Amino acid sequence: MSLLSTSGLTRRFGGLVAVNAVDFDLPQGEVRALIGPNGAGKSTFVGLVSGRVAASGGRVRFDGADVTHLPAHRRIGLGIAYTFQITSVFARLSIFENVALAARPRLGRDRAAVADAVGAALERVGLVEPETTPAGALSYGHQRLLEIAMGLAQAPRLMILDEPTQGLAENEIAGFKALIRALKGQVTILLIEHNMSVVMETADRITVLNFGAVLAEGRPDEIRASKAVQSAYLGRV
Ligand SMILES: Nc1ncnc2c1ncn2[C@@H]1O[C@H](COP(=O)(O)OP(=O)(O)OP(=O)(O)O)[C@@H](O)[C@H]1O
Repeated sequence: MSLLSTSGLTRRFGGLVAVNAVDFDLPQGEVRALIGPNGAGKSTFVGLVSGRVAASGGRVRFDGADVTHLPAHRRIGLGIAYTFQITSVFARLSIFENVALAARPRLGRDRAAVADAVGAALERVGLVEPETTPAGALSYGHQRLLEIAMGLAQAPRLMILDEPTQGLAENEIAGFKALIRALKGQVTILLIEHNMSVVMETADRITVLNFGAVLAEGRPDEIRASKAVQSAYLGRV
């Protein structure tokens, strides 16, 4: 069964249809990349899924329940985690406190459980700095890893990653690919990504948006071979 599905999902901004009647299905455990040219509607689509953007029409279903009109915090409670395109860590708080903030809504005041969850999330992303280090002292790449650790600490069922490799160095991108492979099957992932090597090497399937609509969907090899995708991307795939 699909963990996430949308039907006829639409968002208008004035006269512009940013997301146009999108039918989308994401089975549990899949890593799905969402790609498309700038302005195709990718961020708006994941905003509609996470509840940060209100739908103009259509439906969003998560684990069988209609969540179309649920506020974002209620969707987080159901297991939808969203990590931002712009780095969202609290610079003055320690690494530990940042991840603990993400874990506490689920684990409450159980300090030992929170500490365990923080340690496990940091270990999974491979962040080895002392937990007392202020987040603002980390390199940009490590702050992005911290964000992913914050997402994992929520024990999400669906993790939405919005351009997670933007601004990362080559070796950090290699680390990110390995992380996604390690998470495969454990958490369902929806990944907005412009870096085609990340998309092709990590995604089970790819959905291509263009002008707010689904242009193509398939396995990486199918998308690479698609003439429609090649022309929308001017041969970048
Ligand atoms: N709050 C808003 N108000 C008005 N127009 C918006 C708003 N948010 C997005 N848009 C428009 O909706 C369209 C889709 O934007 P969106 O950011 O979803 O695309 P995207 O595929 O994520 O692009 P990028 O790859 O550049 O991040 C664009 O034309 C954008 O200008």
